[in-house]
Amino acid sequence: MGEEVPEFVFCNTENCPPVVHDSESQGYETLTIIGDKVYSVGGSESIPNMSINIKVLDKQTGKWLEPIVFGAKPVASKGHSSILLDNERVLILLRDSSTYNSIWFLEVDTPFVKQKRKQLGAEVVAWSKGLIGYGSKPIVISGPSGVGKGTLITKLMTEFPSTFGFSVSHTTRAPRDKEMNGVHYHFTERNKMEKDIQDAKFLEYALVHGNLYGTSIEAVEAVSDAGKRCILDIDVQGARSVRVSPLEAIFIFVCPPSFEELELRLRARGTETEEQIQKRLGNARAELEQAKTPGLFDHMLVNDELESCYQNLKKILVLDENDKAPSQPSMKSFIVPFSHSISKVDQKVIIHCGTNELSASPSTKFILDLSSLEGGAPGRTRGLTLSTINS
Ligand SMILES: Nc1nc2c(ncn2[C@@H]2O[C@H](COP(=O)(O)OP(=O)(O)O)[C@@H](O)[C@H]2O)c(=O)[nH]1
Ligand SMILES: Nc1ncnc2c1ncn2[C@@H]1O[C@H](COP(=O)(O)OP(=O)(O)O)[C@@H](O)[C@H]1O
Repeated sequence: MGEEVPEFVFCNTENCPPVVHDSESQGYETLTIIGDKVYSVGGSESIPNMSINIKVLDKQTGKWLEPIVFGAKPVASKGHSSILLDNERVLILLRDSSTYNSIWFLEVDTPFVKQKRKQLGAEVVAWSKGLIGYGSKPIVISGPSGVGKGTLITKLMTEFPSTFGFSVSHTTRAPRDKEMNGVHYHFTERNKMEKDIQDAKFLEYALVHGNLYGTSIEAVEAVSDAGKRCILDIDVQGARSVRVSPLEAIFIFVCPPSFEELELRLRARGTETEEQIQKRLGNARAELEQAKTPGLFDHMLVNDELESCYQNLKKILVLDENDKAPSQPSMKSFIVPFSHSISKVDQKVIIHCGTNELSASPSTKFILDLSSLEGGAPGRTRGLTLSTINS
């Protein structure tokens, strides 16, 4: 798979300040040297919706390789600039894009990348989109089948439609009457889901009641992209996986008032066969036991009388009337200027605006503070702050 060194090369290494490609050409590329490797990040405006392409030069063999790329990829825009942050990641700023889409991290040696490289025995990189601020924490709701998780979540989303969004899981189980593909679940084939698991598209997955269930990274990100707080309805195994993932969430376990009441609700719902009910009741005992694991759940909520349980849920989530108003993503509006250059001082990246911009005066500098980053691939990199200096 070796190739010639690409023709359009814009040097961007530790010793060489980043240079923004400013030609009329529709192809652009930056190079970043890290140890024995050179990472080429390139794109083209002329092909609509094309993702930015990554190649890696192994300096020892002199060969260009195409790495396996994890994470949602940025779509090529009108160019980008890049700067090496540390030996783990490169910051990529897309030109002429809004804040929400402009800040990306190319992870080349983070723990996630190392793990995948080891698993696959191949060159691996991962994309993670950068977010200003932290957003509100997602909510993981677990509990035995029939306890009322779905009922509580529906009440919450009906009362606060602009605050909450549901993470639509994938499952290999058959749809129930009235369940809609893409709304309640993404109903999928086992082979397809196993392939997607291999391709690291899932934040977590588990075998539950004999079927595969999983939360795709895309499902969670679609909710935060819509500026909403994500609700995950997942089993205890899934909650465990999310606990150790980069997604910082609030974990709530819903308990039945008694085992007998749980059985009554499950039967009254009338969606399962007798065999399935027996399996779910068996698993319920195990889940109730596992939920006691110290440090796994932040809150235990007994769903006895529905309305009072719902009020308690809202107290946990600290909701008031203001949450009923449509919420906007807490993004500062900022367009990475077409002409700019970037430099780095400690954990701060300084974006120096060019002289031909309408959006910012030539003396404007934006400071992107990366000192409190959280998360990263697989998923968003949160906790960035952005400020402006007018001199
Ligand atoms: N780990 C994991 N569990 C899930 C996911 N989606 C749903 N579940 C759990 O799978 C179990 C079965 O869900 P479902 O078939 O809808 O039945 P129900 O709980 O009886 O309504 C429940 O405990 C869900 O919380 C997922 O993406 N990951
Ligand atoms: N507090 C409650 N009291 C009585 N029935 C309830 C209560 N909460 C939920 N239910 C009913 O129990 C059944 C199971 O609830 P559901 O939300 O489907 O559970 P889960 O999503 O946890 O499997 C449904 O028929 C629902 O209407």
